[in-house]
Formats: sequence, structure tokens, C-alpha cells
Amino acid sequence: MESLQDVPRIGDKTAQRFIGHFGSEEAALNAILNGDIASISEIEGIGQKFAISLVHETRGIIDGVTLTDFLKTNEAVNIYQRLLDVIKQFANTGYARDKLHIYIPYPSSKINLIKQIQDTVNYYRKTADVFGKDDKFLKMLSHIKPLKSNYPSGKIRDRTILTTDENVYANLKKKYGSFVDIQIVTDSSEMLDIARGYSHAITDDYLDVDYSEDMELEYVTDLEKLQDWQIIPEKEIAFYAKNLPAIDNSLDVIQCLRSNDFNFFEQMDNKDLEILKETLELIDEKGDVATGTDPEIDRLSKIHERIYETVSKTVEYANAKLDKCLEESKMTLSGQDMLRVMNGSMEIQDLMRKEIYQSYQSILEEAKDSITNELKLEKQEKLFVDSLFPDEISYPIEIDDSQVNALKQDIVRRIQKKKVDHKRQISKTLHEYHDIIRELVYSVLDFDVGFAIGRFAREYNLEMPQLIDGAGIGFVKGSNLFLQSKYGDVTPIDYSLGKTSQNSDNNRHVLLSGVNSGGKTSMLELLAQCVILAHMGFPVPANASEIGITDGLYYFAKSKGTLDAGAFESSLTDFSVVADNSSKVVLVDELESITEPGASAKIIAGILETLSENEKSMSVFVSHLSELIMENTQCDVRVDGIEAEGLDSELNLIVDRTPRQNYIAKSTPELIVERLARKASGDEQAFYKRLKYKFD
Ligand SMILES: Nc1ncnc2c1ncn2[C@@H]1O[C@H](COP(=O)(O)OP(=O)(O)OP(=O)(O)O)[C@@H](O)[C@H]1O
Repeated sequence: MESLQDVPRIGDKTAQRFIGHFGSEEAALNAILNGDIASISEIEGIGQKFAISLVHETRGIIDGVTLTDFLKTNEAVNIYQRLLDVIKQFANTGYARDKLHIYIPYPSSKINLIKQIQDTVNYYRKTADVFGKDDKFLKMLSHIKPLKSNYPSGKIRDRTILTTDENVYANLKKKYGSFVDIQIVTDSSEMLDIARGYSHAITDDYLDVDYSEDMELEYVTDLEKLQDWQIIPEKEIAFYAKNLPAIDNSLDVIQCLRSNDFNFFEQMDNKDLEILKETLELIDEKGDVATGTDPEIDRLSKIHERIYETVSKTVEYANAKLDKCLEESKMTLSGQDMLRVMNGSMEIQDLMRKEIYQSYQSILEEAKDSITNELKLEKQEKLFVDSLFPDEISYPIEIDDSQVNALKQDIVRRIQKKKVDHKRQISKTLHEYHDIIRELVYSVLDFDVGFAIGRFAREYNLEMPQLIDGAGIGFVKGSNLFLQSKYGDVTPIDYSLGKTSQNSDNNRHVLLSGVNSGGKTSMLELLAQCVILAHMGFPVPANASEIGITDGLYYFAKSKGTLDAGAFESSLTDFSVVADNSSKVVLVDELESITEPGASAKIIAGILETLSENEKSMSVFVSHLSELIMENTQCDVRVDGIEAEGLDSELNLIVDRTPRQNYIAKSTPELIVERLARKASGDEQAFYKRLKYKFD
């Protein structure tokens, strides 16, 4: 498949939405081919269901197999979906939860693919043995998402490029115009004016500007030779920042796997992983230089943040101190001073100023020291503090706000300059990994898909089946997964039919009889689970098993109530599909309710005869009519039975869940009636007792 047009169900309009979402047709097509159902579902108007069908159909075209090629009935598909629901609980990422849908059961023609998947699952099983319960590792995975690349890239407002050359201007405008302001200047005063409006200006011509320290004008000989990381380092950093948790945690997961001897993502060696990790520590999720990267930036940022509060608190304190000092002051005039005041050669204010000057100065000095220490100011910055306070005594003490603003501006300029230097280095390094990082994150996301299967296998003690040729299924200590996920522990069952090392009679067709609630349906489900999982290349819920590889599973669940004539007809039509001579497993639960017992037995006998003529078929029919069915057929059918011995003290059935071979078990509905009678009281109990009496 080379374009979106080759993908089923994608018309022009949908194709445009795909391209808009993924950024390019190639990326959109890759998402479909890689089964990235999670990302496809995010496209507006495309739900998860559509995404799953789209991926299935596309893979169907490529592999030549679809889901319903093996799962021949809706109820077989239903069991598959319920299995998938159990497996999905072990995914840590939404990506894996959705992508698990790409695993489907394959028919025998794809035996090589099934074995290939078995090998992969075995690898993941080992990873689950090591990390399956490692909460830290699971948490890392849960932070990983497919990378975003279509986020709005904002303009960098505090940087400009100035040139006097029209050609340079035109070229840069085309390339970088949407990211930074590119401007043409003609003389030095224009250059100065513009440059002062930005915290960083880059130019290729100083135009004899009287360069002052309060502006950041960077001179380069050739603007056109500058790289992206020099002009707009923020762009590359933004990609990493937007995807920081996903990338960072992916790196951690790889490092964890490698430190436990799992080779993973060998396209990148440990040294590069380390460089990436260290570089990413220098940025935060907003794309800014992270705290801790440069102590000087951190110091300046703290000053910037706290200067207003510190200065105003200090001035408040100084004024309180001045108040106190004034309250405690007394002035005694000498006779000489009195004469001077009286003859006008001295003002009384001068005398008073002289009196409190010392105290005033020491309060100011203390305030200055306090600001300097509090904000950890350095030599040059202390000059600002000196100029904050008036030389003349003033009451109350008032500071010069414009000086605080000037200090703030100076600090911002210095922070920006340092940040640009860091961002350039960071961007240069990150750019080198731009292409491989996508591959890296997707590898880890795909790891979570396999890891979910591995954890599922570990949690339920699943084991890889032995795949065998010919019609046969056998297992030791099999446990129905649906019962396990609902109740926890279940009684394990040994069972076999057809040609397996466990089965001596080689009988491929079985009637399963037995007590109500004995576990017949659960047994049938267990068989279906083993067949489906084995054909997916997955392990099965049994300690040891042999599963014959076939071309289809037909599962017919118990119908609800007796069917009317039309429904009876359509049921028979459904069953006609088992008549072909392909290899198959047919599992049927209490078909007898489709019509009255006598007729049902004849129909089941007929179906069994048809099936037994096909050497490559196996079947299990759960039925309460086994004796009647056997009377109606000559073909080789084994009857197995699950029988109850009675009720225990808690009124539970005492039942051996493993069917006895060649044994017709009684349905013993009287046991259920007895249980109801013993549990009920009053009229209800009398009713059940009457029913029970009928069996005595
Ligand atoms: N192997 C098992 N271990 C523990 N509990 C089981 C097992 N198999 C079945 N059960 C329990 O028995 C209940 C009834 O099982 P199930 O529906 O399979 O019986 P059934 O023989 O098909 O009954 P019916 O003839 O009434 O349809 C299950 O819901 C489960 O609680």
C-alpha cells in the first residue's frame, strides 16, 4: 500500500482529515499500517470502532486473512472479544490497549506466522517475569503516549534579525518569517531603536552603532549561514518539550530493560541514550531552560521573582525603625547654637538633621545590607541598591521605583542571554536525535503491547501449547479464563478429544452430558479459549496442552428458550456452514432447545454424522439428550459426563468438574430443586418440596 487511496473506506475527505491529523500522508499511512488505533481514533469524526475495522481490513488485505476467516460464528467472535478484554487490562498505555486488536486467530495456512508470534510472546513473557510486578516500571510505561507533532508553533517574540541587505532579508523572511521578526534597517539609529525593543537581536552589520550594555545585539558575519538551532533553537526544543513525559519515560524503560539484559532498540547505543537523557534534563515541559541547569540563571530568576516583595518589606522595617528612633530622640541646644539660630546664621532644621543623621544613615545601611543578603546580590547589582534610597533625609523613607524596574530589566536581559546560549546547545544536540526519537518511542509503545500479553500470561499462569497436525485437542489442568477473572480460583480440568498423546480412543466427536450447573458451558468456553488463543500464537490457560491447528472455530452458544418456526429454520441454516470439508472445531451448547427433544436429538445426530465424515473436524456438543442422540446415530461419538454426588453442608454441588470419559452423566435437576427447597422458607419452600417429591 503506497497511498491513502489504497486503504479501504478512505475517501478524499477522510484522507484530508488523516493528513491534517498526522501531518503528512506518509505518517497517516504508517499509523494505519502499524495498527496505531489509539492515534487514528483521535481524529475528529473517527471513533475507535472505525479505527479498529480500518486497521483490520487493511491488514486483511496485506496478510490475506481477516478476523472472521477463523472465527466462523458471531459467538466465536464474542469469545475472542471477551478474551481481548481480559488481556487489555494488562496494557499500561492507551496505545497498547487499542493495538492489541491487531492480534487475531489465524487459520492453518498461517502456521508460520502463528509460530513467529509464539516466539515474540515468549520473549515478552520473560520481560513480564522480571518487570510484571515492578510498579515503578509500570508507571513509566503509563506515561508514554504517541508523539504529538501538530501543535501550534508560537512566534518567538523577544528575538529579531536585523540586516541591511535586501537579499538576505528576503531569504530569511521566507525561511524564518513565521518564527521570528526579520527586519531591514538602513541606519544606526533605526537599528538601535529596533534592537532595544527585543531582548535579543542578531545582525550582520553593526552600522557603527554605539553599542551599550543595556541591549543584546549579536553580530554574525553571515546570517544565511546560521543554522536553525542558532536562529530558532526553541523550535526543536518545543517538539521534545511537548512530548517530554513520553520521551523521558521511554528512555527510562529502555535503560531498565538493558540493565536486566534485555536487548532493546539496538539502533541507539547506551552512550547516546545517556546524552539524550542528560540533555532532556536541561529543559522543562514548557520548553524553557530547566531549574538547576545553570546556577546563575536560578540566582537571577530568584532576584527577579522576589525583588519587589523584599524591597518593600525592608523599607517597611526601616521606617518602623526610624519611627522608633525619632520617638526616643531628644535634642538639647547649646547656648551657642541658640544664638546662631536666633541671629539667623543657622536653621533649626539643619540642627535637627545633624542630630539624627547618624541614626538615619545606619538604618539605611542596614536596609541595603538586608536587601543584598536576602537576594544574594553581587557587586554590580549592589550599585542598584545604593541608588534605591535618597541621599537626603526623608521621612518616611521612600525608594526610587524606577531603580527597581531598571534592576529587573537588567536581570531579564542577563537571564535571556544565558538562556539563548543554553537553548542553542540543547537544540543542537536534540536535533541530532530528531528522526530516531519517533522510532524509539513507538518501539517502547509496541513493547507495551507485547508486555501486556506477557503479563496476562504470567498473571493467569498460561503456557504455550504444542501445536499439532490433525484433529485433536488435549490439556492438563485447564482453567476457564472468564471464571478465573471473575472468581479468582477455579477447579482445573483435564480433557482431550481427537488425536492427542493424552487421548487413547482418538474420538473426535463428543457429547458432553451432565448435571445442571456442573460446568458444561464453562468447559466449552475453556475449549474455545484454548483454540482461539493457540491460533493467535498466544499461550493457553492450561499447564500442558496440544492443540490441533485448524481452519475455523464454530461456537454456538445456548439459545434462550424454544425458538419459533422461523428461528428454528434460521438456526438450521446457521448450522449448515459446518458441512464443508475444511478442518474445524465445532462447539455447541444445548442445541436441543431449538425444537422439541425428540426432533432435536435427530437433528444433532444428523449434524454429528455429517461432521464425523470429515476427518479434519472435531466437535463437542453439550446436551442433556445424549442417550436419545446415541439412539439416533451409528457414528462414532463418545459421551462424557459431569456428575454431581450431592450437596455439601453449604448447599454447593459436590461435583467433579473434569468430565468422565465414556460416561453418561445424569442431569440430576433434583439436586438444584433440593438446594432451592433448603434455602427457601414458607410457601416457597413448600412449592420446591413438592417438586422434589416428584423425583423421589
Ligand atoms: N471448573 C470450575 N471450577 C469452579 N467453578 C466452576 C467450574 N466450572 C463451573 N463452575 C461454576 O459453576 C457455574 C455453572 O457452570 P456452567 O454454567 O458452566 O454449568 P452448566 O453445566 O453449563 O450448567 P447448565 O446445565 O445449567 O447450563 C459457573 O458459573 C461457576 O460458578
